[in-house]
Amino acid sequence: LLEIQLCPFSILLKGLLDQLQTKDQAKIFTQPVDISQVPDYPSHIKHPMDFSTMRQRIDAQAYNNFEQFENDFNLIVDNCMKYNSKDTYFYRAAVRLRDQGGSLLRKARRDVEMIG
Ligand SMILES: CCOC(=O)c1ccc2c(c1)NC(=O)[C@@H](C)N2
Repeated sequence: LLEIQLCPFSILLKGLLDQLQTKDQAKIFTQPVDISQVPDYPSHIKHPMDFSTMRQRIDAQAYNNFEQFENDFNLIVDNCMKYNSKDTYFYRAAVRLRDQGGSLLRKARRDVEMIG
């Protein structure tokens, strides 16, 4: 437990983010959706989120608890499943990210609870 106490919360979140990004092989969640490529995106999605923004938030110590980190991850998935129709590659990639990411998040939540 000593190494967990020495290992700040943000280092734990960075490790988790790295693991979650391995589930985005196509790198469609790595950066904000490019408005020049997808001009109508902002009219549909009011709270865009992506992994690079989450990384910035970790560095800014903007996550005060695990819940806030998990909420941003869920935003990535939910935005994608709202904007893209069910028969698209994007939609299916979001479902896979949700499912594969879910087990990583559950394990990380237990580790965070261990910190106390
Ligand atoms: C080269 C064109 O790029 C896109 O159209 C595009 C690129 C990335 C995207 C996306 C669209 N839509 C999305 O919902 C999120 C998941 N990512």
